[in-house]
Amino acid sequence: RKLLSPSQSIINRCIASASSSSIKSKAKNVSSKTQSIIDRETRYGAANYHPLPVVIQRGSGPYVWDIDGNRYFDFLSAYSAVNQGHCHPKILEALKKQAETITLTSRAFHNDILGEFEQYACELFGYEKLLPMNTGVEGGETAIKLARKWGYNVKGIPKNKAVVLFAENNFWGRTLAAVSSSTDPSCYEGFGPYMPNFKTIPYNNLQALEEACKDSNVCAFMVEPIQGEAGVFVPHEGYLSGIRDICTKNNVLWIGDEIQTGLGRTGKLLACDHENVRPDILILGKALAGGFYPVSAVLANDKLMHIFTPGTHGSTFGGNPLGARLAVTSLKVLIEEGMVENAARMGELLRSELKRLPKDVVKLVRGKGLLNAIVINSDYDAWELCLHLRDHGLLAKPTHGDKIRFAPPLNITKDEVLECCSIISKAINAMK
Ligand SMILES: Cc1ncc(COP(=O)(O)O)c(CNc2cccc(C(=O)O)c2)c1O
Repeated sequence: RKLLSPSQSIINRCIASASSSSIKSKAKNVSSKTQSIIDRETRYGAANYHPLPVVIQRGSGPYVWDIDGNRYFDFLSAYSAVNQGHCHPKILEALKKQAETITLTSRAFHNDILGEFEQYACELFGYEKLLPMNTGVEGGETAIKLARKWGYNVKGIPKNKAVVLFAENNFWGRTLAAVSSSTDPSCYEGFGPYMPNFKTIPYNNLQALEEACKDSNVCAFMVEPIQGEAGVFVPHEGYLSGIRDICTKNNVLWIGDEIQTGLGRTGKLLACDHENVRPDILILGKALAGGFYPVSAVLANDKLMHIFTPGTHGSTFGGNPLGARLAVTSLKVLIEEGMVENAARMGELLRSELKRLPKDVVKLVRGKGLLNAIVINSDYDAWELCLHLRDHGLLAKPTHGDKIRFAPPLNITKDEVLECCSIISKAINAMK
């Protein structure tokens, strides 16, 4: 490398700092403390997110506090990864105890909690086997590997010909396989070449599924019971049972991605419970460890899960004692504290209140349980409304432009829901 003269390197540093300051986002209405933290992230952090200008420092239950001590209702719940509320005391206690005992053994050896997690989850969700992973997208990758291998070994699909179906507007993560199934250019553009034999069909369209399943090389259909990232699209009543029937009839595996809709979020333990059906392969993640630790899981019955033999799949942290302990505790807290039933009741209340908001601003309200979204009239800007919500004490973020998701922790109370609806109303008036 050519050594730069001292003056040239100083000039380069000035240019570099000037350019980074030129991209400093001078947010409105933020303290100097907040701005300096945002500026440091802008200077040193990859710009793969565009966060709302607020710096959170503490959380408890449905609340978070920023670095200036302002309190907010968290209406995003970390994209449904904090269903049990922030820093739930029972899960925190389990974390402390396990963390000072042992955290990671690898799967080269057994540990004393994984089996308890597997049994508790299998019995709770009604499956015979569980494969533990870490992130949601790893759960999706695991499910697709399982389905493809089943396609070859059991359905008799010719080698490397297996087709996996996905719904348009799906979102199941950021790996190359996940973006290969995406219909959103911001997810896949520039990351090719893509995974072969991934095919998308319209969401909430049983005829399209029936038609696509006529291809004998189709091994699976992976779909969210409610499309979260797409903007909380709730399919028509009968869609889930229709998927079940069509997949069974065509010997196609149904992979149910309940990473965002599962664990009580929609007012039932699983969103599939609204139609009393079960996918062949169930994927869980996000709130599975209460927002304390990444734990995901793939559940299926023996005849399917036996396809994974030693050495055919795994992960360094998958099934570690800390994650397993947190997952068992988080599931028990969810059930024992009645959070699923509360999500159903509070979701009804929230939507009834949201439907009373000014129709010239909120043109649509949709959701199930505590997975909801409002669609903003194009005369107004969803981002600006989220800034006003922030200034009035509630944090939410737009998804795909004009939709704002409202997904608080599942243990939110009636009074807190009503307080939040009052905040939303005031923020809309402030925006107008
Ligand atoms: C339905 C669904 N399936 C899979 C994933 C992937 O989970 P992991 O992120 O743990 O790999 C999701 C993720 N959901 C989600 C929602 C919003 C933002 C982001 C983000 O990547 O910033 C992710 C999801 O919503």
